[in-house]
Amino acid sequence: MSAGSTAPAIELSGAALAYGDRTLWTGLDLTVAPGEFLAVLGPNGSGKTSLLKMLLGQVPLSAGTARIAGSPVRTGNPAVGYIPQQKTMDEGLPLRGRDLVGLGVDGHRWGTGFRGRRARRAIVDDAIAEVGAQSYANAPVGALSGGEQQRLRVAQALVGDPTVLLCDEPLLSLDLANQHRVSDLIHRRRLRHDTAVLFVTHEINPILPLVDRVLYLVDGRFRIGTAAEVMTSEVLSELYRTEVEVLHVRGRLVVVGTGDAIDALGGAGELSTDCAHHEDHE
Ligand SMILES: Nc1ncnc2c1ncn2[C@@H]1O[C@H](COP(=O)(O)OP(=O)(O)OP(=O)(O)O)[C@@H](O)[C@H]1O
Repeated sequence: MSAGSTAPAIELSGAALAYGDRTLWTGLDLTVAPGEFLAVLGPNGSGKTSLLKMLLGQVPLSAGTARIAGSPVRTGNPAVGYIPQQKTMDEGLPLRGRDLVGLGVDGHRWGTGFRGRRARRAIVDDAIAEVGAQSYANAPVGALSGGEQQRLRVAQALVGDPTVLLCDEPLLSLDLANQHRVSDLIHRRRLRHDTAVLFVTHEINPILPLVDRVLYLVDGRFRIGTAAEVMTSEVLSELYRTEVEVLHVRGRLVVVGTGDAIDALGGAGELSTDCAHHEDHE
C-alpha cells in the first residue's frame, strides 16, 4: 500500500549492503523525490547494480531500511519498473516485441477474462506508442536492432505505470542517436508522470542535462549531491583516494586518473549534452 502521493519515491535510512563478510556500502541515507532523476556512478564492483537489486527486493539490506513510495521494499512491487543491463536477444527467440512489453504487465491487476485481456492489450499498445515502437512491435525481438530492443525494454518497464524506474546502464552499446532517444523517453516519462529515476551509468555526459543529483560510490565510500557538487577534482580525489582530475571540455565532463572504466568518459568521442532538448522525430 502506498502511503500517499506525498511519500518520497525512495527512502533509504542507515542502509548497508553486504555479501558475506564484504560490505559494499554502509550508512546510506537517501531520499529520492517523485520525478527526481538520480544518476548512480562508480567504478566496477562498487555496488551500483546491487543497489538496484536491493530496491527490487532481490537482495536484502544487511542494516537499515528501504522504502518505495512509503512501503517496505519487496519483490514483484508494481510501483517499480526496471530496465536491466542490455543483452542482445537471441535471434531465434520466439517472442514478438509486444510480448516482451506484455511481460511487464501486472496480470493480477487486469484479470484473465475477455475484458482483462482487452484492457491489457490497450495498455501494452499505449506503452509501445509511448516509446514510438509501433512499426516493429509485431516483429520477433531477436530480429530487431539493439536500439529497437532497448526501446521495447523501456516500454516493458513503463507499462505497469511505476512510481520508480530503475535503469541499469540502459545506454550501454547504443549509438549516439539511440542514447538520445532512450534517455529522452526516460526523461519525458518523469516529467509527465513524476516517475523517479535511478540511472546507473558509467557515462554521465549523455544524461548530464537531465540529472538532478548524483550518487557516486567508490569502494564503500559515497557522495550525494548535484553533479556540480560531486563531479569535482576534490570530491572524486577524496572518494578514489588518489589524485583525480575533472576537466570541463565543451560542456562535457572528462574524468582523468581513476584508473577504471569511468575514464572512458574522456575517450568516448563527441558525446554532446543536448539530449534534454533533443526531440524524437520518428
Ligand atoms: N550475489 C552475490 N553474491 C556475492 N557477491 C556478489 C553478488 N552479486 C554481486 N556481488 C559482488 O558485489 C560487488 C558489487 O557488484 P555490483 O554488480 O553491484 O557492482 P557494480 O557497481 O554494478 O559493478 P559494474 O559497474 O561492474 O556493473 C562485486 O564485487 C560483485 O562481484
